[in-house]
Amino acid sequence: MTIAAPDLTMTTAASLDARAVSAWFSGHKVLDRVSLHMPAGRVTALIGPSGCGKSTFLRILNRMHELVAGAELAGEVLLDGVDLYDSARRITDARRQVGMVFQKPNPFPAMSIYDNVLAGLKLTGRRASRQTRDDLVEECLTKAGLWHEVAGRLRSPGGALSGGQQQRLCIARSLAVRPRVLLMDEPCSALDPTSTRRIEETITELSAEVTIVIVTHNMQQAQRVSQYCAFFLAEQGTPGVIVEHGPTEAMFGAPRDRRTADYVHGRFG
Ligand SMILES: Nc1ncnc2c1ncn2[C@@H]1O[C@H](COP(=O)(O)OP(=O)(O)OP(=O)(O)O)[C@@H](O)[C@H]1O
Repeated sequence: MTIAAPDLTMTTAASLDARAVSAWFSGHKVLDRVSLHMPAGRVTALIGPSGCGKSTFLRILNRMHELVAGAELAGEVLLDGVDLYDSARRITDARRQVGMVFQKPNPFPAMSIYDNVLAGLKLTGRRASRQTRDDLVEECLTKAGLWHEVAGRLRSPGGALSGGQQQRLCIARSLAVRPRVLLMDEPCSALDPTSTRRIEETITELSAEVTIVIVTHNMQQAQRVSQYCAFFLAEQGTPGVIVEHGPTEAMFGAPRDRRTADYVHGRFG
């Protein structure tokens, strides 16, 4: 099997900086000059009502927005100070460094658990020994909090796992390419409370080595998992902006803007 050789030197969490990011779909502006610093090795939660541009912003952070027909963007995204959109940087490199986990778990259902973890590595086409692959699979499943549940059945299909296990398998798959940032778009919205707790524990454990940016509609979850928070809002047909951002404790305990207070206390959205 030809497979990418993982670089086993540990990568370090990187900061992300969005600078005056605007976005359009078919000429319709949905984000207006959004700037946000997402510190390395921390969890930043993006909150706000439906349709205010959180997912669009997240997709801009790993260059997925540009794949949508009719989508445009302006502004800059810096990964540890280096332009993610620099023409010299390959899009696959940007995606390797900034991984993504989606709302609905999307493992390859017929592929084994083992091969699912390694699926992303095939991108670079280098070879790795069997031992290296085994070690990487164990390491990533352990970090994703799934190893003990699947160690005895690594050859079973990924689709045979429960929804929560599938989501942790997707996290393990993302980790195998050693991302420096992990983006999570409502990763628990399709999961039951117990699975949600497991994913939240995983997020907390991972955050020291990979920067995490998570979109969530669950205010308790934002408070449990994040150290920083940004509140997005698109008022009356205007494009989405960040109304307020800062340490999560302050955003929930002493918001400066009345609209933030109304939202975090469940008065709208
Ligand atoms: N592929 C697309 N084509 C056209 N418009 C889009 C597309 N994706 C998103 N939009 C529009 O962009 C705006 C922002 O959508 P986005 O999904 O980023 O918001 P969101 O805050 O993540 O919403 P939610 O919380 O419901 O997921 C919305 O008005 C949406 O209709």
